[in-house]
Amino acid sequence: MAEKSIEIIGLTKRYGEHVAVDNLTLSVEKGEIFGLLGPNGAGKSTTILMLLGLTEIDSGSVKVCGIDSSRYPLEVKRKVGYLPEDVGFYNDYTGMQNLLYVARLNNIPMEEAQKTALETLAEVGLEEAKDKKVAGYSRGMRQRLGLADVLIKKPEVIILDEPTLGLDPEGVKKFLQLIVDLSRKKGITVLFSSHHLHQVQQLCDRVGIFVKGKLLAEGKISSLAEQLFSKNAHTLEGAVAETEETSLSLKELARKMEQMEGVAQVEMRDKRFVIASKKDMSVPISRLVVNSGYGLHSLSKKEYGLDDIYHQYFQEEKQI
Ligand SMILES: Nc1ncnc2c1ncn2[C@@H]1O[C@H](COP(=O)(O)OP(=O)(O)OP(=O)(O)O)[C@@H](O)[C@H]1O
Repeated sequence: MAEKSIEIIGLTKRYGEHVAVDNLTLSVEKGEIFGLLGPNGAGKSTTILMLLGLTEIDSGSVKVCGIDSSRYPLEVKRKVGYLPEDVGFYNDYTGMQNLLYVARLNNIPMEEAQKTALETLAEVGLEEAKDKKVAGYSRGMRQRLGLADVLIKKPEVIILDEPTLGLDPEGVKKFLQLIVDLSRKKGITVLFSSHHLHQVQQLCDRVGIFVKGKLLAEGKISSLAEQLFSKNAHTLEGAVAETEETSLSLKELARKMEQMEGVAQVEMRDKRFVIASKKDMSVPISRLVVNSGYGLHSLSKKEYGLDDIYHQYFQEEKQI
């Protein structure tokens, strides 16, 4: 069995009456890039705090690299690099000086720190800007310096919480590519928390859809729509026209459609219908329409995809 870098079992966190994380079970394999995808307030940051051992858990267990985060937070901190939305730097220091400061905090010997800082700055594309004061860095450069900050500790796991906030589309693309490259090159496990479906789609091997503290679906992006809309995964839209042979009223036709096995819901408005069903009903529905003496003006099948997930759960943020 593949080695697990993150293992969460039945994790629950309450703030008073409010359940912020509700019985979450999730695991991420070593070297995998996992997307924790959910709208604002879903409980992503709370989950991350528990992973880092920075907030108490109410029940369940959480392990990072096999270490219990709630009991041994300092040991976990040594293995994990955490990049929050906005990293605080000393603006009057250069990129290099900021990194050396972090190295010192992490007890990395000075000589090694110099060497590693230079290597890390090159890895994140800040080699040329290393002696520039951070005050003059763009938002994208600050985020890359944040990544360098995380990498200098040589972590086994990186946790990124909405790291692309405020970056322009090109900056986002470059930043995400950098994460993929680093993860693949160094075998680092990545947990990427975001409410941007399209970013997660670009970056992650596997994704968990997290809404109101609960994991609704988990797997490869391609299988998520199927899991989320599995009850009524098929929608048929069509229009009928009365002919001389019409034997049923529209209301009766709609009732007959509803009675067909597999059909969950029928909406008939004027001569247009929308049918939600568990399986593809296009053939039996068209047969019923024709046998009832109606003409079938149009019939189209709709399959749920990523855009539907986006509209159902994340539409409040229209950023791509
Ligand atoms: N310290 C706290 N005290 C009380 N409630 C909190 C606290 N922290 C978070 N919450 C609540 O818990 C829920 C989950 O919040 P959390 O910040 O984990 O969500 P999120 O998915 O990270 O969203 P966002 O991206 O907006 O930060 C929210 O309803 C939030 O209001």
